[in-house]
Amino acid sequence: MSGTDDGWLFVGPESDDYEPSQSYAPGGLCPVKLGDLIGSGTPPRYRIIFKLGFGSFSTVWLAHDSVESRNVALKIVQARSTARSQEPDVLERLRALNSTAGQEPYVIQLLDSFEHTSANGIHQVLVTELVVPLLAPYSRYSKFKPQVTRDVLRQTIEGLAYIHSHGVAHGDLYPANFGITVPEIHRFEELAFWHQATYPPLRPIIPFSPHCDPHSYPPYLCGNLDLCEFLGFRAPEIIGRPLSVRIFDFGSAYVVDGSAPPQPVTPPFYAAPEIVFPQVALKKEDPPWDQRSDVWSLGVAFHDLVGAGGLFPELLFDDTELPHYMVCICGEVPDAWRDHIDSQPWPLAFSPRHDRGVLEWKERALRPTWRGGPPGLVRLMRRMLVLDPAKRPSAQDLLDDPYFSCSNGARNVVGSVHPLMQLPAGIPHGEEADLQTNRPNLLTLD
Ligand SMILES: Nc1ncnc2c1ncn2[C@@H]1O[C@H](COP(=O)(O)OP(=O)(O)OP(=O)(O)O)[C@@H](O)[C@H]1O
Repeated sequence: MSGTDDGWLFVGPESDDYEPSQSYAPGGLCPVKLGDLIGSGTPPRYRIIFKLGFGSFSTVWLAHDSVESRNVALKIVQARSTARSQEPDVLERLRALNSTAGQEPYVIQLLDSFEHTSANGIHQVLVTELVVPLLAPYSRYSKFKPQVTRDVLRQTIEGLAYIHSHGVAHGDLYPANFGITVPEIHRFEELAFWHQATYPPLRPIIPFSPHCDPHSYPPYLCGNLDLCEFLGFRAPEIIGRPLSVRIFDFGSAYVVDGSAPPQPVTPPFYAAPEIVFPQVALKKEDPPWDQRSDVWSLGVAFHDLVGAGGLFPELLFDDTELPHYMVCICGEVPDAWRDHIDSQPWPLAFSPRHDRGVLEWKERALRPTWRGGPPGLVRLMRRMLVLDPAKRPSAQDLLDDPYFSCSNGARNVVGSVHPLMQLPAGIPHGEEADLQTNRPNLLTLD
């Protein structure tokens, strides 16, 4: 199949695996070819093997480090973001060298960093450990056992406490930014990765404009390597063994030192109320946020990490309904929110006709994991999902939570209502709601 993409001709299947061609322009992404050598030394130290992914600001590559004989990830930041990126400083702060000896930080480790010049400008290059996305082995091979889930959640909180103890707020904690390390990855050579690819994932790109500098774009785009699939075939012994979590993507992180935080970029469903409410109700684009906002995001991400899917069902809500949904989860309407909440129609998904369907669906999703899981998980999430950031415990406080010290299989799911739902008094649900199907606005608290 072929098509056009904003002034570019491409040949290949439609896929989310490819960065947009128009990002290759002055100030944009670094044009990279497989086999390129970059970094210091002669010949340069890192050989590009495959693409791992891309984000809003970068492409990320699997590369071989010829000095240490290991495989690493190279995050190559687009030129216009390089000067203002705090990511190298933040990662430098979080290097395990600065932590208590022997303590695993559960945070991606920076191995090297340098600048690389291309036709598009100067690019920051961050060399880090390779990680496999945490949810990939979960969905691919088996559901985590309750004990594994508990261990994974504890590691994410320990990682967050580590980040916060170094004065950093992450700002983009959602499931895609949790990974696991797999030391076996270092034993594979370049050809092994290519033998695994089931189709040639290279897509030629051709610009229509005669003014396009041929040095500013690569001859082809490269699809993403699925490391989880690769390891499943090549190192099946890793499946089912204890996981070691890494929190990564510090592209939006900042050092909390009294200066204004960067504009929040957390996906809306994971963003804390102190971000969502000003954005949705007050149309304020850059509300302040800090470490406490990370605790909320992690609480929401737990819902995904225990295998229950998103806490906020994306198909049923748009962002403007998030404050109502947060009120449902937390069971209170803050005074500052009351005018907004009362002035908006209650989201359709929560009308008496629909709430039961949503909640029962969610309970079904939770049942396999939470019914058999250790007690206290819902209680732990409730501690994290508190509307007022001042009342939210720190990540360090959460490490003492009883959930992490109990192991029997008590039930966590109560009744037919989602265990996190605490509808404020006055909001009917279940049978009571069915009796009141004509009530226009369910959240009239009087
Ligand atoms: N260390 C790593 N090991 C393996 N894959 C990685 C690694 N770092 C990043 N990736 C892959 O590259 C993708 C993009 O990385 P990242 O999210 O850090 O980039 P970004 O430009 O900051 O994106 P975002 O838009 O999320 O801010 C990730 O989703 C992941 O699939």
